[in-house]
Amino acid sequence: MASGSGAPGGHHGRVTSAALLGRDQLPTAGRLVVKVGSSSLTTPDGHLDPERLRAVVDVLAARRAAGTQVVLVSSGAIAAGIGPLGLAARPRDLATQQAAASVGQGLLVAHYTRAFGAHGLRVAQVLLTAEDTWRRGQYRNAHRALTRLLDLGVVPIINENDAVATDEIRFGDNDRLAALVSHLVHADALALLTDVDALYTGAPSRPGSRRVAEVRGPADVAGVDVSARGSAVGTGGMVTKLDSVAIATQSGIPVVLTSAALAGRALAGDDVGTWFAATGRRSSIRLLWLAHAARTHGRLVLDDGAVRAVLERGTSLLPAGVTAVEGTFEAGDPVELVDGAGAVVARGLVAYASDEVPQLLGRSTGELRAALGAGYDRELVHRDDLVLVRRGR
Ligand SMILES: Nc1ncnc2c1ncn2[C@@H]1O[C@H](COP(=O)(O)OP(=O)(O)O)[C@@H](O)[C@H]1O
Ligand SMILES: N[C@@H](CCC(=O)OP(=O)(O)O)C(=O)O
Repeated sequence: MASGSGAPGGHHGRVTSAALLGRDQLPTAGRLVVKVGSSSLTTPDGHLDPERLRAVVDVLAARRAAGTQVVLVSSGAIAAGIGPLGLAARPRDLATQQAAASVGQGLLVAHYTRAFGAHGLRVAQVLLTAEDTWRRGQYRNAHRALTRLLDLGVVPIINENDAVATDEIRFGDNDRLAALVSHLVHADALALLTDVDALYTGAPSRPGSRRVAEVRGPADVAGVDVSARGSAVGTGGMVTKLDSVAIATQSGIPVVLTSAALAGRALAGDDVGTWFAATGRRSSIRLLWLAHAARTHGRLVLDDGAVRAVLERGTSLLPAGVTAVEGTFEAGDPVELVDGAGAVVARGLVAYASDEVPQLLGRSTGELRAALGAGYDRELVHRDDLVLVRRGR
């Protein structure tokens, strides 16, 4: 049996997302995703710190012993690769980051294997790209593998597959990946562990910044300043954490954000860190990704009638309403839909490659069918593949 500490592999006492968990119910969560950032796993000079890693593992093992299934999303591969490669600091270019991550990932997981093993727990390494969390075929595979691992009592340890993720498609940070993973495994809650104990009203080092204890919706963070850059070893700072929070909370998953040092208290439901209440119900992961995480590959310029149809009537975008196309993309890629002044109206997955689009522009579906054949009369962006950025009146 894979589970060694007597902690159940089954999903006992699971709180369904319909119950919309509150902070004090966090101890009853049946399935948690915990994301730990590089800044919580490193020494001041940016190298992996096995002591800090062990401290996080001790907290998670205690939760497992109490019957909670845990999925760990861990950064730190690049940090773990710096020393063995003889690099002075975290590399800036993509190729060296990928090399450092490839060297470091095995070492990182070796540390986790030892630390969880001391608690009788087995771990699995799962490397994902962003696409694995939302493209239907890959999503199903990842979902099946992860739920089987959890049923077997294993702690899956997820990181981005840095070696194959190119600049266009990679997250770089693991914050948004963790939110998509939470959706993928139907987690009851997500914990984001970083080097600050909470979200603050402004840069934590700035005098007068105050801890935000609870966020019930987007209005509660409207005045919060997250512009200060993150730690030297982390990626994305608070900006990508708030993106992650938006993805999770809008799909019914609450988030607690705190430091690794306060992880035990936060998971016990104490009033530490920042609690982000769930605001929505489980929804399409593809659309969440499109709205919050996707890097777009091009733009379609809409005429006024198409802007109104998309915004006010929620229709698909037809080639007849498009006046110009910019960028290079494949069919299925995310693009921006912009109005004549260049303001973004929506994001969508485009049904044609960029080199096919110019011949379609401004022409009705009837004309296109007659001129180019059946198949060319379909929508440019189907309404199921669209999220609005600017709301209709
Ligand atoms: N309003 C804010 N509240 C808290 N932290 C903030 C805020 N604005 C920026 N930050 C910075 O975000 C950093 C955490 O992000 P990051 O370094 O990317 O961590 P990680 O490696 O855990 O992902 C903190 O060190 C903090 O300085
Ligand atoms: N995936 C890479 C980069 C992840 C990263 O730095 O993210 P984070 O520390 O969560 O902002 C790694 O494991 O080093």
